[in-house]
Amino acid sequence: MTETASPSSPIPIVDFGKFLTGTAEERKAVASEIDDAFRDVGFVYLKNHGVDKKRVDECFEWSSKFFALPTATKLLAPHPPGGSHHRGFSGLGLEKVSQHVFSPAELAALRAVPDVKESFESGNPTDAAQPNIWLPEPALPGFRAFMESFFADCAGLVHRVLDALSLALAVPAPGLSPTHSESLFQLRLLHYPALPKRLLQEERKSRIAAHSDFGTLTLLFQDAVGGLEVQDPAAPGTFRPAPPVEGAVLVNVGDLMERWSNERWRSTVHRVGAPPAVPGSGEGGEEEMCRPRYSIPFFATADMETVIEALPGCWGEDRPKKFEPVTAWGYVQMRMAALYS
Ligand SMILES: O=C(O)CCC(=O)C(=O)O
Ligand SMILES: [Fe+2]
Repeated sequence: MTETASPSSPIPIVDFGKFLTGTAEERKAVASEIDDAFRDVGFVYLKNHGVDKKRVDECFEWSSKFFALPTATKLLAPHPPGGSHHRGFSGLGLEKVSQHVFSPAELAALRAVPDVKESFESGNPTDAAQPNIWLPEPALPGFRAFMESFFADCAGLVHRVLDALSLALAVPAPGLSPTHSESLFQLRLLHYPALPKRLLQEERKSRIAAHSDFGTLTLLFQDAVGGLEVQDPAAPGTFRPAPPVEGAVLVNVGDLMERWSNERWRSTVHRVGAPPAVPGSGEGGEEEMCRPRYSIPFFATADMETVIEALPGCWGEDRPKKFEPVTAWGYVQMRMAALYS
């Protein structure tokens, strides 16, 4: 039987170690488990994924050090206005993710329920289109060097997951990895501060509103707090918990990959709401607070010029191509423009 994170979670847990170091047969089996998970829910937990636990823990430590800095210091690395240069620090309530909503009136209405989060984004140091925006080194010595090296760890994992997907679809060698050769990825540190649970439950505030990711794949490391929920593909509008699984990374399909796979794989809507109750809290008449939450998503997308057109194994006589070809960059730009308005 497939292992899942909890009885109410449909997301399988897969041992990626068997892909990284296993026999040809084991590699094939893992690839097919990921393929199944992406077809069913668009999410999979990978354990033994090869990114050292110590490095992940260290990234969370840097994240909490960064967000603990005074706002004025964090603003020394400000996210530029607009959605085309996605780097640096965004303060509370600045970004509001949207689910295919583009008109200014619709975006304004969405902002009425603010996301209570702050973020710091960095990308590939070699990405000239979106240069990184760092704090001056003395403000947090070592932060930049660590983030640059952790970026490389995560990028490596993305390429191995692409290898597994290539095997699942029988994409001829060298597979999908070269379509992401520039690693135009985005490492995001997220901090959701403590807030009264009531505000989340009454939907006057959100942590991150329901959305799908834009790119090809997302890796997500989360702390022990919980609150992430994934829409049940069999019951739209119903969200199921995607709790943290010790040592595992959550991997999900983004919109671009859904399109590329001719909808074989799902880009599933997810959100972050109130974490599950901690026994013993919220008693004695005091306002129940949600604990602060930290998470580290890593967003992958294909090289700008990669043409996104139904992948091998995803179309045929009984499954016609559903979408026009589009370049990866053209598609992502369109989606990013709706983020900051
Ligand atoms: O914080 C989380 O767990 C989810 C973050 C997320 O979905 C995103 O940043 O796209
Ligand atoms: Fe997301």
